[in-house]
Amino acid sequence: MSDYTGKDEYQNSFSPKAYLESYFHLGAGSMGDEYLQFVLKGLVETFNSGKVKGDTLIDIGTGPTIYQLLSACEAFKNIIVSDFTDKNREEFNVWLKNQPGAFDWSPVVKHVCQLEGDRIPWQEKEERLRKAIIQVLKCDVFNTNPIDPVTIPQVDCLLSCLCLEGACKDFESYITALKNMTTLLKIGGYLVMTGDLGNTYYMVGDVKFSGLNLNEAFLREAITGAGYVIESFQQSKKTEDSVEDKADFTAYYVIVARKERNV
Ligand SMILES: C[S@@+](CC[C@H](N)C(=O)[O-])C[C@H]1O[C@@H](n2cnc3c(N)ncnc32)[C@H](O)[C@@H]1O
Repeated sequence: MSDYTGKDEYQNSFSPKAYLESYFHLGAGSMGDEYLQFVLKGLVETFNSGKVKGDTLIDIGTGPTIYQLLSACEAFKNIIVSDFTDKNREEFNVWLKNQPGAFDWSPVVKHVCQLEGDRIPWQEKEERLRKAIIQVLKCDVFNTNPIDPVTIPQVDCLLSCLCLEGACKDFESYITALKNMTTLLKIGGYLVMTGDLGNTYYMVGDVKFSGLNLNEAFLREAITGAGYVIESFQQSKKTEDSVEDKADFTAYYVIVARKERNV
């Protein structure tokens, strides 16, 4: 793909604030509503199932977002987040340190609390997540050890949302990046991935980022080939067109897979 946006474009042109403003206002009738509602439900089910749990979870390509971690912190004591760009890690740290100017996640946090049966007040949920986060690391999925120069014991869960379809140029590099990430996970541990299908671009403010056009058959083959057994593959077709000009995805997915072997 000639208009592939690689690492330099992410580092120089990906605005965390524009990304958050465009996609994460739950209730604004945008992608936020469709993608978020579907994915949050899938993550609540996954992390409250009692099966996907343990000591440590790492999120790969966290960006400036926390939605993907809100249920994970119920199932994992320690959470490591990671992203390629300095600005995304800075924006994440603004939320983590509860500094002025942090994005207002309260509609999303309240929604997750509701889905979880209102067991705790939403303010407590955000604090619980903050306490669980033990590291914010630089990460590059194209390195054999994506968090190089840091090394950690293999973790119990690998989470990644909307990352590889943005980061990878083609199917070959997707497979390589997935295998690189997978070295961080224990055998028997879980991969939880969410993202979109059929997407070729997405807008962050005025800047166009390329998307790798994924389909179910490819994802199943790539994940199985990286040493996993797929336990569930949920998808939902896009139903509204309010973000037609911001991205061209056709469906969303939530995948849960167990690492069975080293590849
Ligand atoms: C569409 S955003 C997704 C952010 C967040 N996970 C979410 O669900 O909204 C894609 C993320 O992938 C990150 N990324 C791009 N290239 C990467 C690479 N080579 N290694 C790790 N992350 C990368 C970007 O910095 C960005 O945060």
